[in-house]
Formats: sequence, C-alpha cells, structure tokens
Amino acid sequence: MESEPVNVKEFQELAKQVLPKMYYDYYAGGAEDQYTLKQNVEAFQRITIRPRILVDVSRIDMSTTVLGHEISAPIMVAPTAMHQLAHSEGEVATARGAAACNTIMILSYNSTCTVEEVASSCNAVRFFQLYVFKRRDISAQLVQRAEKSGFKAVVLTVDAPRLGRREADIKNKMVAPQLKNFEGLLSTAVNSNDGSGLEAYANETFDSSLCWEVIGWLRSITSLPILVKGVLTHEDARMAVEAGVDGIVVSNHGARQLDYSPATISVLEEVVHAVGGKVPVLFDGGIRRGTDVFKALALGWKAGCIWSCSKGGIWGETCT
Ligand SMILES: Cc1cc2nc3c(=O)[nH]c(=O)nc-3n(C[C@H](O)[C@H](O)[C@H](O)COP(=O)(O)O)c2cc1C
Ligand SMILES: CCCCCCC(=O)C(=O)O
Repeated sequence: MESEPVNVKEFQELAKQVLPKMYYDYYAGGAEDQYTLKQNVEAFQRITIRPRILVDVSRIDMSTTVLGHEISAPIMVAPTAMHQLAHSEGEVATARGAAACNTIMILSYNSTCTVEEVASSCNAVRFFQLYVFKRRDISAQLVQRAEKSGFKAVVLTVDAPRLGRREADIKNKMVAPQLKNFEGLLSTAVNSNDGSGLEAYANETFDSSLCWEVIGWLRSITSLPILVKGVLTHEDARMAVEAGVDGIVVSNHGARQLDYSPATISVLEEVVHAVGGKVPVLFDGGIRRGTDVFKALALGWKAGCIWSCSKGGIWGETCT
C-alpha cells in the first residue's frame, strides 16, 4: 500500500501482508461457510441513511455512560483473544489505546498478557470477559483476580459451548501459546494432529453443559455486575433479564461460532424491544465504520446501546 491506511479494511490488507498466515486466518476467519461473517457486514451495507439538512452540528458531544462509567463515545473494545500473536505488547498496548480514547476495554479470558499486567499498565476502565471452564475453580480464580485488579464488570460469553468449526484453523493446525493467566493451572498449548489445537483446547476445557444456573453461581463468587454476551433472540433476552443480569451483549461472536446465525444488526431491534430498557444492551458484529455505529445507534437508541469493535483494534495493533 503506497499511502497510510485510512480505514479498517486497509489496515486488514496490511495485516495480511505482515502476519503469519496461521494467525491472520485465525483473526480474520469465521465458522464453516463463513456465511454469517459476510452477512454481518453486508446487513449494515443494506441500511441506508436518510439525511436531514440545516441542523446545527458544530458542537457534538458523543459521550455516554456504561454501567455508570463515562466514555467519550458509544464505542468500546470488544474482547478478543491472544493479542501478542499480532504484537509483542499485546493487550497491554490495546488497553493503553482504550485509555487514550477514554473508552472501556473488555479483556478476553484468553488474553496473552495477564489480568494483572493489563491492570497495572493503564487506567482504562476494564471489564473482564469470562468463559466458564469444566473446572469452575479456575474460572472463579480468574474472576477474583480480575475483581482484585480493579476490573469493573464480568462479561460472560454464552455462545461457545464448543468452539465453532473454523476450517482455516483446522487446515493450519492452529495452536495457542501457553497463556500466562493459566500458568500452573492447565495447558493451553494443545497440539492436535488432525486439526485445530484451539478447538481441542476449548473442547477439553469449556463447560458445554452450561445453563442459566451459571448466573447464580457467578453472583456467589463476585460482586461485580454481570453481562451476558451472545444473545440473538427476544426469548433469551427476556430470560437473561429474569435471571437478573446487569446487561446484555447482542453478538454472534463475529460469526466465529454458529454459521447461519443471523447478522447481529438484523436482530438488534428484537432484543432491544424485549429488554424494554430494563438493562443496558451492548452490540457487536460487522462494525467497520463510524456510519455502522450510527446505524446501530439509530436502530437501538431506546436501550442506550453501546457498540464494540474488534477488527479495528486487531488490525491496527498488527500494523504498529
Ligand atoms: C480474533 C478474535 C478473537 C476473539 N476472541 C474472543 C474471546 O476471547 N472472547 C469472546 O467473548 N469473544 C471473542 N471474539 C468475538 C468478539 O468479542 C466480538 O463478538 C466479535 O469479534 C464482533 O464481531 P466483529 O469481529 O465483526 O467486530 C473474538 C473475535 C475475534 C475476531
Ligand atoms: C486460546 C484459545 C482461544 C479460544 C477462543 C477465543 C475466542 O473466543 C475466539 O477465537 O473467538
């Protein structure tokens, strides 16, 4: 590329040139036919904007609050695993970026930097994303470490009873490094001779029997607010509110889990309506531009939605 990249797509092209194929494919790919991956973006493209004229926009305040924390704009950093595959400073650098933008970073449970390293590196408001392992003692330890390190909420991901079938990872025999958070607790660098080491690791560790009881368990081990990430239907949105969660994230995991699940923007209104303003609704999937944030804001405004972007962060980090 001759000039500086000016959008997420161009950062992605640069990242493709510099990253090892195995890591680029892991970051960029979706599950199976990658139908939903395409739809997440195209569904936004099908929405057009009806502009009004002669409105004074010389002073704009985009700031908002999430669970009482003020941020500069309704954009947060979504949780994504293993940033050190893209850059040696990993999640510590991402957290610094979030702090510089005065927004919230959600740290992945599968981060390459530890909870404590990220906490001590900057003063961004941080939430902690959680997978619940079959060994709940390990998940509980991680939540308690995050709480002790000043994280302000737990974001429980509920759309991964098993890891999605990501065919590029299978072909590349993708393997995770040993993640420092789990040092001495379990091995994350699982090699699989006939496929994805990530899938083998996740299937060994993630609790696929998870059901609504987990919210009560989580309440019993932490006093942090709890959000559930991975809601796509009005039925589940209502059940989550009844279970007493403090927030909902409309997400299909960036199309990395169940292929042929709907584009997230196509279900936002349904979920927002079901929640009826009782708890905040956050949203992710397919956001690549400011206009996507605007469109989601226009469709979900009644619940005060917040949008999180994963791809901007990853591609940007790779290219620095
Ligand atoms: C490389 C990568 C890793 C991810 N890792 C996690 C994770 O560890 N935990 C999680 O809840 N979601 C994870 N996600 C899903 C994101 O949090 C988010 O839901 C999704 O990426 C949003 O869609 P988008 O990629 O179109 O922005 C990951 C996504 C990507 C692309
Ligand atoms: C180190 C294992 C990563 C597990 C899955 C992380 C994730 O949610 C994703 O890749 O998507």
